Amino acid sequence: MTTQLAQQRHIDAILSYADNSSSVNLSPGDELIGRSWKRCIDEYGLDPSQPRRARIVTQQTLREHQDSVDEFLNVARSGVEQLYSNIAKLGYVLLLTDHRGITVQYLGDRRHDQRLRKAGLYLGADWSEQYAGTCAVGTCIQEQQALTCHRVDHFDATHINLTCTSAPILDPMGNLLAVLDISALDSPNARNSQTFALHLTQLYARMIEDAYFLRRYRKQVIFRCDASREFVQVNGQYLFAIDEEGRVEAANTAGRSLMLSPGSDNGIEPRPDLTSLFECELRDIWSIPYDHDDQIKAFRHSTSGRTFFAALIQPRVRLPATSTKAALAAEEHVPQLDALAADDPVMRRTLGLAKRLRNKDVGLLILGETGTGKEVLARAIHAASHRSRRAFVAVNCAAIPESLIESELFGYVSGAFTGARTRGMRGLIQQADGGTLFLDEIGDMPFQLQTRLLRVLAEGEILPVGSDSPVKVNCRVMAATHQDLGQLIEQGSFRADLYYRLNGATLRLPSLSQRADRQHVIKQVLANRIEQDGLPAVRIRADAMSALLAYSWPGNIRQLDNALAFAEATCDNGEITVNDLPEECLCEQVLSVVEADDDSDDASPLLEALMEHQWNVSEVARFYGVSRPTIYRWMQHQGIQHARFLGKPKKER
Ligand SMILES: Nc1ncnc2c1ncn2[C@@H]1O[C@H](COP(=O)(O)OP(=O)(O)OP(=O)(O)O)[C@@H](O)[C@H]1O
Repeated sequence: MTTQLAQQRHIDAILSYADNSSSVNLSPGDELIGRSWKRCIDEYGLDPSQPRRARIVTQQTLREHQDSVDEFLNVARSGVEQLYSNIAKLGYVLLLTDHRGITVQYLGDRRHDQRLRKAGLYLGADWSEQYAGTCAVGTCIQEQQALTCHRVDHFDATHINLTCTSAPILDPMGNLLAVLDISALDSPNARNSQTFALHLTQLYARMIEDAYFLRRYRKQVIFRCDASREFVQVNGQYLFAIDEEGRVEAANTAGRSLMLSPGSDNGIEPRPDLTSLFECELRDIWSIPYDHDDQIKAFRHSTSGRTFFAALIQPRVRLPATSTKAALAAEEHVPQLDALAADDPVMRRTLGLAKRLRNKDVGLLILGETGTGKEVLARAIHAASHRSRRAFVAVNCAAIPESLIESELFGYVSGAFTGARTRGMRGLIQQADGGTLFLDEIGDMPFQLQTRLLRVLAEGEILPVGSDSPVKVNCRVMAATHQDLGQLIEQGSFRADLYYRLNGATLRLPSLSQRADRQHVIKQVLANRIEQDGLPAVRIRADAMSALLAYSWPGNIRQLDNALAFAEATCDNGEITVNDLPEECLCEQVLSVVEADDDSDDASPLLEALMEHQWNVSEVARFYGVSRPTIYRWMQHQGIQHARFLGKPKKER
C-alpha cells in the first residue's frame, strides 16, 4: 500500500471514530488512545484531514525551556546517554521533553538527521497533544502514565509509520517534570513488538526520577527501602527524605504509593511520620548505621503489614554532632535480650520494650503462638533484671491437674489435707520470692484460682492451704498465653481485673514464618543445640536453608529445634542437606506434587517428572530432594504405577 493510501485510510478511520466513538468498544490499551483522539477533535479542534508538519521551536524558545529544567537535565544526562547506548543499534532515537512536551534533550543517529527532523524526532520538537495530536509524549503528559503510541495510534496521518514509547518523570511532590521517550521511524506492525521498549523506558524514567530526588534532597537523610533485602542498597525502590523527627519531607513515586491510606481520597497526609508509616519508633530509624557492613533493618508497613528492608543514605552535608540520630541510636545493649533476634520489626519493638521494663515491677503479658519462645523471653528478661540472682519459677497452668494447682501454687501447712506431706510444702509462688514467677498458659487457670491469684498480686501475700496466717511474698509476675484473653473475658472464663493486673505491658512474639530474621533464628537454634549437646560443628547447606526458609513452621521455634535435632542426627560429613530434613519440612514444597488434582485431566507434576526422567526413581528423588521411598509413597498416594509394570505410564483412577 502506498503511504498516501495508508494515510487516507487512517484519516477515514479517525473521522469514522469521531462520528461513532460512543458506540465503539475499545480494549484498555486502545481506550487511552481513544480518549486522546476524542480530546484532539472535541477539545483542540484538530482536523484529521489536515495533517500537520512537525513543529520545531526556535533556538531562543528552546533555550528558555531548557533553562527551566537545567538542574534536572544535568542529573538526567548520564541516564539518558546510557539508555540511548542500549537502543541506538535498534534504530531508536531518544527524546527528553519538559512537562509541556518541548524536546529539551535529544539523541539520534546523525546519518538520518533529515528524515528524523522532518518526522519531529529532533531537538526542540513540540510533541504536546494540543499541537501534534495523539502521540506518546503528548498523551503521556495528559494521562500521566507510560504508554506506547504505535503507528496508526497516532492522530496525525503523517506519523503513522512511527512507533513512540514514553514514560512520565515526576518531581518529588508528584508533579510532572519531564517525559522520557524512545521512538523509531519504522517498526513491525504489531504493537506488542514494543513491550520491551515500554519496560525499558519506564525503568530508566524511574532511575532518572530517583537520581533527581537524591540530588534535590542531598542535604537530608534518605530512608531507602525495598521488599528485597538484597536490593535495598543497589536499587531500593522506595525513597523518603526525612527530617530529624522522622517526618517525611518528600518521597519518590514508589514511596508516595506507600503513603496512601486505604479509604482516603487518594490522600497523602502532609508530612507524615515514618513512625506511623511503619510500625517503629524513632530510635529504630536512627539506629540504622550509615557506615557499617550490615546497614539494613527490617520494618513492617503499618497499612499493608508487608515487611520492607531499609537503609539510610547519609546527607552529603554533615549533620551536627548532637543530632537526634546520635542521641537516639545509643540503644542499650542487653546481651541476654539481644541474643533473641537479629532484625525483625516486631521482635525489635518487643525487645526494646523488654529492655526498658526489665527492672520495673509491672506485670508482663507475653503473647504468641505455641513454640514462639514465650518462656525463653521471660527467662531472658529475668536474667537481665536485678532479680536475676533469685529464682525464676515457671508454672504451666495447663499441665497441673486442677485438683493440685491450688496447693502447688500456694503451698500448704502440715495436715492440710489427706496425702499432704507432714511438714507441709512451700508453694511455687513462695519459691519465686525475690525473683520471677512465670505463669505459662494463664488462660487455662481455673476461675476460682484467678480470684486468689489476684489477691496475691494486689496485696503481695499468700495464704497457704490449711493456714490462716498470710505470708508476704515479693515476686515479679509474667504471664503468657497463646489464647485470646479478650475473648475468654467475654465468655466469662477469665477475670477482667486479673487481666489488667497482669498486663502492665504486652510483649508480642511473631510466629516464626513471619519473622524477617528467620535465617538468623535457624542458625542460632542449631548453634544452641550443638553447644547444649556438646556436638561437633555442623553447617546447613544452601538447599536445606532454602527449604527451611520456605516452610511455614506451625509449631514455630520448638518445631524448628526438633527438625534441626533430627537433621543433625542423620546428616553426614558435618553438613545438613535437604535430604536430611524431616519430610514435614518438605511437604509444602512438594504439596502440589503429592496432592495432584484427581479430577484434572492434566498429568500430575509427579507423573510428568517420572516421565521426564524415564521412570528413573532415583533421579526423580534427587530432583525433589527427597528419598526414593518417599517417591514410591507419593506414587502410591496418587495411584501411579511404575511404567515397568504397565508397558506405558498410567495414572489409575
Ligand atoms: N530465640 C531462641 N533461640 C533458640 N531456641 C529458642 C528460641 N526461642 C525458643 N527457642 C526454643 O523453642 C522451644 C519453645 O520455646 P518456649 O517454650 O519458650 O516457647 P513458648 O512460646 O513458651 O511455647 P508454648 O506456648 O508451647 O509454651 C524451646 O525448646 C526453646 O529452647
